[in-house]
Amino acid sequence: MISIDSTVMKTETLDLANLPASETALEIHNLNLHYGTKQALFDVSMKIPKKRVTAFIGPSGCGKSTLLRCINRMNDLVDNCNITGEIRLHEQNIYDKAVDVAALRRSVGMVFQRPNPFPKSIYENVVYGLRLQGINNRRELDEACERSLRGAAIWDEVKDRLHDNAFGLSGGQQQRLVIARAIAIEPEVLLLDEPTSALDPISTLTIEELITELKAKYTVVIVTHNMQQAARVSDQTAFMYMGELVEYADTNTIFTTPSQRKTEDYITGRYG
Ligand SMILES: Nc1ncnc2c1ncn2[C@@H]1O[C@H](COP(=O)(O)OP(=O)(O)OP(=O)(O)O)[C@@H](O)[C@H]1O
Repeated sequence: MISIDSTVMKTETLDLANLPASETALEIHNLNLHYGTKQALFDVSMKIPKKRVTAFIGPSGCGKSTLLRCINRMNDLVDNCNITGEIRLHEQNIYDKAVDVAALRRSVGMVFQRPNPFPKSIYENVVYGLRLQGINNRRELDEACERSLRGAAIWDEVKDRLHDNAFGLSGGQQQRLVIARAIAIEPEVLLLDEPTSALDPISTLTIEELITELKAKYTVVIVTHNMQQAARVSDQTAFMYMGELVEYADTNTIFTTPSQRKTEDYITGRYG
């Protein structure tokens, strides 16, 4: 079994199946997804609690990233991708025809595996989304820039070189800059798709500490290959296998007393 540091056991256990609406950020209902004829998600249902960290774990190809990408409709960009079921954010199905996808993606930000700053200054990277919204007031942008860089735990490292190109930062700094860019527009949900897999161990630790801080303000959903990382940063964990959600519970439960044999086999390293 994965050993869990007692310091991460910080939030009380939730009854995830009966989570009240006031504590639910997202509700996924009977979600099925096909890429062409290949089914990648099978009838996934779960409630993701507000202002906590939820991890999706499972072996390669089990559908973790696919499920994550459904939450801000990134799969809309994939040809032949067919989705049925619902994902409810504020009681509204994000797949309803009436939903403004650009607005959805402002509420549900995403950070990818490889840091992807734009070829611009640090400052312009952070305020990019605000400028897209038509905000050009210097004071407003300056304040948002500082607030976001502080929120992403990188302000002290970059405050004297805000107008330098973002490509001059290390990989770990670039990833925190990308997180600053994502939180500058004040989303509710942050989706992190293996955010540390391209980083060294020290940068990984810094990002993990940051993730723990982010949940004070945001609902965080993270896909990770790394079970120790899921154990360290998440409050609840969803174990997926071959497109199915096998088990979803508090992280402590998943890693110490899973109810499903498949979960136990995975976390004890029998496959994956
Ligand atoms: N754009 C796509 N077109 C067709 N099939 C896809 C596409 N994206 C993913 N798949 C397939 O869907 C299944 C789930 O993939 P997904 O990337 O969601 O898994 P994953 O659990 O995130 O894997 P990994 O841990 O390796 O990133 C896999 O069989 C994959 O090959």
